[in-house]
Amino acid sequence: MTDRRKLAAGNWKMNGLGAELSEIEALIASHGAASSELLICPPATLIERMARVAEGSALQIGGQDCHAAASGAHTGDTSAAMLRDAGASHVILGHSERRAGHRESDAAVRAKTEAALAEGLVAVVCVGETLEEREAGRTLEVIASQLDGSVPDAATAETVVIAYEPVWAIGTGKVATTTEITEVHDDIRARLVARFGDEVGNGMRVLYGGSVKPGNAAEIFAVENVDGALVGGASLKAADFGGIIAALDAS
Ligand SMILES: O=C[C@H](O)COP(=O)(O)O
Repeated sequence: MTDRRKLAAGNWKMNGLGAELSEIEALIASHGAASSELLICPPATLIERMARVAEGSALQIGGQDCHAAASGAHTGDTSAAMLRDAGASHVILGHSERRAGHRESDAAVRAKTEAALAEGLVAVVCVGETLEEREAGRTLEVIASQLDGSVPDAATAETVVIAYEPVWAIGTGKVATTTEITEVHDDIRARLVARFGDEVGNGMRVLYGGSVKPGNAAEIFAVENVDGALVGGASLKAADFGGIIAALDAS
């Protein structure tokens, strides 16, 4: 089996003011020596300050979105180069909240991912089905089409991370069962291997996201093709995210 480094990624979404930088200081102090890779994606307004706080530590900082264009007349948007310039090493792309709230298509997510890779950022590309799609028995078909449409051919094991986030499990407290997670993660792994070959397909990390908490993390991380988590609410507090990191380190 390919040795994939586990990744604990936090997505602060539209939460966080300067005062919350103390949570990052606490996280670095308590879990800076974790064996898992650590990433926090704060709102764009905090990237530069957070990157300064994290400088010299194992904690990496990422953005939550970027524009596909390098620069230009796109009011309110942020380019991959700007994220990099502010100190980000990663960017989340195609989160379901952007797919739904900003009508981002797979093609748009793919273009953004290509822009991120061109700037040397690691792209965390999100996929996931709605409750309606799951109940219609379309989960694997939806994930396959999102993967095909959103992940560029240039993806490598080092430059792209996939995050499986069932939309119905995000912020709801409803976690997918380990059987459901296993089915989707195994399918994603098989599709990555079929498309990118053994080395890249087996080397790419696949995270689970959706109501991951310290109390359910160990069970989720015991699933074979789960290489870490993309955590929303529980990443806002160092104590909670630290509990998830500890569970990932122990898995
Ligand atoms: O990006 C993170 C996910 O949307 C999960 O959010 P959550 O942990 O608050 O459910």
